[in-house]
Amino acid sequence: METSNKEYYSFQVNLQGMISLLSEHLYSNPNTFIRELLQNAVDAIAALRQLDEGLEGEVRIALPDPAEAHPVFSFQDNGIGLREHEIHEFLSVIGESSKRKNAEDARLFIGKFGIGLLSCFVVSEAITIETRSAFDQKGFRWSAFNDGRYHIDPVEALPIGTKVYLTPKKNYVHLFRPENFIPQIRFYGDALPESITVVANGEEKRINPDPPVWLNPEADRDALLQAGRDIFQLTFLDAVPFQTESGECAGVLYILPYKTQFSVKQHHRIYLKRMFLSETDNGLLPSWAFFVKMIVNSNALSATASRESLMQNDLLRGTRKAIGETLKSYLKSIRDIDLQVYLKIIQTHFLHLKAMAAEDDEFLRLILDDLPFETNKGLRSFKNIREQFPVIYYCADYEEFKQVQRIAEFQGVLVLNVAYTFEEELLKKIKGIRKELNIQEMSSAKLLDTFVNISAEEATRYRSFMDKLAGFTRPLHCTVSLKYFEPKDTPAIFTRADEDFAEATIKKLKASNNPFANALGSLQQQPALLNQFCLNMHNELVQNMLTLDDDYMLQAITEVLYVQALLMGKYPVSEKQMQLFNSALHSLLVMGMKNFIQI
Ligand SMILES: Nc1ncnc2c1ncn2[C@@H]1O[C@H](COP(=O)(O)OP(=O)(O)OP(=O)(O)O)[C@@H](O)[C@H]1O
Repeated sequence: METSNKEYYSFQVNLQGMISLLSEHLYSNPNTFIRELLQNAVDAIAALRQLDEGLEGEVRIALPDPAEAHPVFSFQDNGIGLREHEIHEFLSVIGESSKRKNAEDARLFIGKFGIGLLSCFVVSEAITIETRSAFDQKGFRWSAFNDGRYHIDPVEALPIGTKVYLTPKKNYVHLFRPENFIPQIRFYGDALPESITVVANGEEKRINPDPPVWLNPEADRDALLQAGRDIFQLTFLDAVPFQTESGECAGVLYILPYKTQFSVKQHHRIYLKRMFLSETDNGLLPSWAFFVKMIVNSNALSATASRESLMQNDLLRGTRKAIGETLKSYLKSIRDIDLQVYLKIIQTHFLHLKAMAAEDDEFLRLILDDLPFETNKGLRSFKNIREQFPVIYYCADYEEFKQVQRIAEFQGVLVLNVAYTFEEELLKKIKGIRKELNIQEMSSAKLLDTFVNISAEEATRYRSFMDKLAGFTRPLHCTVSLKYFEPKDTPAIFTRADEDFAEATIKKLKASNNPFANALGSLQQQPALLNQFCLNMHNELVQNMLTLDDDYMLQAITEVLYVQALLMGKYPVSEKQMQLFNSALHSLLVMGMKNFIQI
């Protein structure tokens, strides 16, 4: 490609366009300048501390006096400062930063993108910076305007460090009032080791007088719980201090005192190099840890340009794994350390713990007996279930559970409702690790197997009755049977055959060399034919039906019982079935009335 005699131009950046872009998208909150100034001050102090280990970092902020004609805000640090060429190179070039020379810089500094200072233009038309480098005797004043112009003047007798001056725009004056500014700076800087002092209305206030309790390795459980109460306004079940090598994290995991939904995101406090970053967990917690609130500082993870979240990289994934391990080993040990706390955790968070146990056999073995399960006989611990019931049935589908629970209850059968996918997984796991237990899936179709069959003699006696009923129910696509079951006041139940059940029936028939097996096999495409309508021999109405010789009435009663069984089983009832019910009922009423009408 021929390029030599072409003329090249440079891109231009429209600073005002850039500022409005950043303020609308990257700096969603106009208070962002507070965080950016604080972070630059902290980075500058960290840079100087490289040369002077004993340096006591100091940040001093003076809020504007609204009584003055031109109120000015200032933000001062005793960090490394800037030389003249650095002012041109870093302060004056958007996207240029002095903090990404090497890997060590990433470890040391929070900033790296070279855009943070621009956030000051959101609240001020101009930025003035007075700075003196630790490597220079001379100081400079940099005056920059939001149209992109700047100039530099020498200034005599400046201390080492940097002082930023802003003149608040009229619509942002409120951001600089103590009642807004002090909570904001405390929000971002409460864990910083540098002293931060705010001067307002002639008064000085240090906003971070004490090192945070949650970072103190000596703090005991009570002190950590008290810190949790102060920070999150909650009395937690427990506080779990932790440290991870990956991501160089330290902090506390607080166990929530109330049940939480799987989808609800918790608010946390995430700090980067002890400066507040975000309230969302940023992927630091494993997906099952919905029951904790976390306060954590990382010295090694990186923030995104918006400075509101963490970069999703291998380091973050490693840190998440380490935090997950910490939480698991805490849960594994708390039973022996404090049984009361352990039981409270189980009671409150058993769903999340089940999700966890489904992924971890060792943990499952440890807590299995204490885990509660919802059953047709109320909430019961697994220990109680396995000790009292020789067969543990479960329904993996809530609709199915609703259908079987009443009848199962009367059969003395215990059925677990394991509607969450992980609960079914968990039961499969339990089957694997506790082979001696008889755990079986239950469906309304299988429930029929638990009913008592009529005797051979009864079968012969009621053959013609059953043939008639089969004729009535054939158009309804279901087979009919007669059995003894509880409760006695239930005349009939309907069960829909699931495909597994259909297959099992065919297998059974094949095993017994039954000639119907092949015919049934071809019906498998229409499993509806295997739906069952089962009449209860214990029921008085059914007993009366057996002696009825009016076929017209028998059909009407059968149809009413059929739709009633659908309704009782909470199966959907179609319009056609409702019509059938109405006309059968109508026939019965007419037949009933005839008995009283004088002809
Ligand atoms: N208080 C300060 N002391 C010394 N140098 C500073 C100070 N504030 C800003 N600078 C210099 O100006 C540069 C640009 O600052 P800016 O806040 O825009 O970006 P950054 O901090 O490098 O990165 P980021 O956009 O990720 O915050 C910095 O890299 C640093 O060299």
